[in-house]
Amino acid sequence: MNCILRRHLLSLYNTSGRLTSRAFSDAATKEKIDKLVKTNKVVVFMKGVPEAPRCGFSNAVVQIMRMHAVPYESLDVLSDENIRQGIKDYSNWPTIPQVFINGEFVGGCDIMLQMHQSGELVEELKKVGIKSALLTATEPKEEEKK
Ligand SMILES: N[C@@H](CCC(=O)N[C@@H](CS)C(=O)NCC(=O)O)C(=O)O
Repeated sequence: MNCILRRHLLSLYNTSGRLTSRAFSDAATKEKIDKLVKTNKVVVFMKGVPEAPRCGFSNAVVQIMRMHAVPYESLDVLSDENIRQGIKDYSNWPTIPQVFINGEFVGGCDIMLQMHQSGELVEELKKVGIKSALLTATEPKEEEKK
């Protein structure tokens, strides 16, 4: 076999091999993400963990969640390169953090901050049966109602 033909066949093999394994890996990652966002009311894809965020943007989202006392599932994208890329493909959003509510992508840090400041986050949480702690904090106490 001549050298050029051999190199060509080798590159074809490598390309198809890469495509096959990448397609498999993407399908598995997509399924994992899909399951996670559909079985939890709130999911935060972040860098680091809520107790120790490894990026200021992720930390800001954690602080917002904490203020509202939102129970959520989190996933550290730094521990899984497939998820780090996979979540960007899944939501068509280029950065981390990413917040999902009721299976829907809601936004990253800037959007969450905006929703927190406008009161929209309280409303979105209410829609999925989560009562924000900020709402409770501003409600008049029983004795004040009398
Ligand atoms: N403006 C963005 C800030 C987030 C951001 O810029 N994230 C960067 C740095 S942490 C990122 O995810 N880069 C791609 C990557 O690290 O995979 C937001 O609102 O969430």
